[in-house]
Amino acid sequence: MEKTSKIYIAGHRGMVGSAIMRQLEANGHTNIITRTSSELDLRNQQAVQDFFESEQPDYVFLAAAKVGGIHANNTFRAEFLYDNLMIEANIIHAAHLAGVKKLMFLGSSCIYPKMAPQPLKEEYLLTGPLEQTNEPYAIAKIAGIKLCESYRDQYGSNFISVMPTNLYGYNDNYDLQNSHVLPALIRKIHEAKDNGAPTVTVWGTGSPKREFLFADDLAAACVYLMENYDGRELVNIGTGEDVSIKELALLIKDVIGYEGELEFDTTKPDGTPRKLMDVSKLHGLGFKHKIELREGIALAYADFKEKYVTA
Ligand SMILES: NC(=O)C1=CN([C@@H]2O[C@H](COP(=O)(O)OP(=O)(O)OC[C@H]3O[C@@H](n4cnc5c(N)ncnc54)[C@H](OP(=O)(O)O)[C@@H]3O)[C@@H](O)[C@H]2O)C=CC1
Ligand SMILES: C[C@H]1O[C@H](OP(=O)(O)OP(=O)(O)OC[C@H]2O[C@@H](n3cnc4c(=O)[nH]c(N)nc43)[C@H](O)[C@@H]2O)C(O)[C@@H](O)C1=O
Repeated sequence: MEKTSKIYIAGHRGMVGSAIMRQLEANGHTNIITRTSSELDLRNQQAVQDFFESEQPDYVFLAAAKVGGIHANNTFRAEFLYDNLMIEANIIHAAHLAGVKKLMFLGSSCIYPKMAPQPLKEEYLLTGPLEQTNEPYAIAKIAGIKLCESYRDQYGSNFISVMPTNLYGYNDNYDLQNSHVLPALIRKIHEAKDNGAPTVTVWGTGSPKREFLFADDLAAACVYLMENYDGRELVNIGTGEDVSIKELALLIKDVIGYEGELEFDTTKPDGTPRKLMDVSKLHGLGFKHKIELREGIALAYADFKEKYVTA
């Protein structure tokens, strides 16, 4: 990418899109274009085609999606499938029509089979049944990957797909029902400390394991791969290390300084037992994350306090 290349970030106000924007700006890119969802509803095919035809971006980061944690995925099953299929089909097809030089599609570690061997290698895709709570979202993401592969196979389009692990960071969603576990526990534990509550409720058994990557590390990886990777195969993006949900809750308790107890609500689903990424391909390509979990939680907590508690 040249510093003056026209780069469209779809989803620039989200946690990932905003981190990609910071990374590109830090690298000196000066021609970044964006639209909010109210300016351009990416589910609208004609609007997306008109936008690509008039703007003619050189590069596209596809970080717009309907996103949420285990409860949101399981509850809004229709929107997680429909919105995500429409957004990615519209953007990828319009990028093809407009002759975009390169596009990056963001998948997710939840697209791998629920009981796949660990760590998850890229080639395990489509080798077994999916986790039930996020099957619609995973099916949509798999369709996005297949769109990128198919436009590459048929038209030679340089469309690449990356698979981020569970993410957290600045501009995360702290909704108690619809967020992911890490921001949800930051908020719950912060509020319990503030209110002097003796316990905090953690969903599920606490035994599932998850890998967490700070969104700015993901953004750095995305920009790095946009500049250095042109392959057809997926690339996992993660840290290669995971913790149980109980260990995560204890770590967040420690960072926040809360001394109450954890209670586990086993009426809530655990989801996939484990989804640890094999990141050997990413490391082989020359990229490694920088921010470790405790440091990242402290950064996210400071952001939470500034934006949500103060507001
Ligand atoms: N968060 C995570 O743990 C993980 C995320 N990912 C992937 O990373 C990407 C970004 O996720 P994240 O940043 O967390 O999500 P966010 O919810 O923070 O941001 C999503 C963005 O998508 C935009 N968007 C959603 N629907 C539409 C629409 N109909 N039209 C236009 N824009 C729309 C929103 O725009 P606006 O703000 O303008 O409304 C928003 O900025 C997604 O592809 C997601 O699947 C992958 C693995 C894990
Ligand atoms: C990124 C990824 O995110 C989703 O998958 P997930 O990893 O299962 O998501 P999660 O972060 O919401 O939960 C992780 C674990 O944590 C437990 N848990 C405890 N207490 C809370 C809690 O308070 N909130 C939430 N949300 N979970 C909690 C929860 O029960 C589960 O065992 C996707 O749907 C999927 O589509 C996707 O891409």
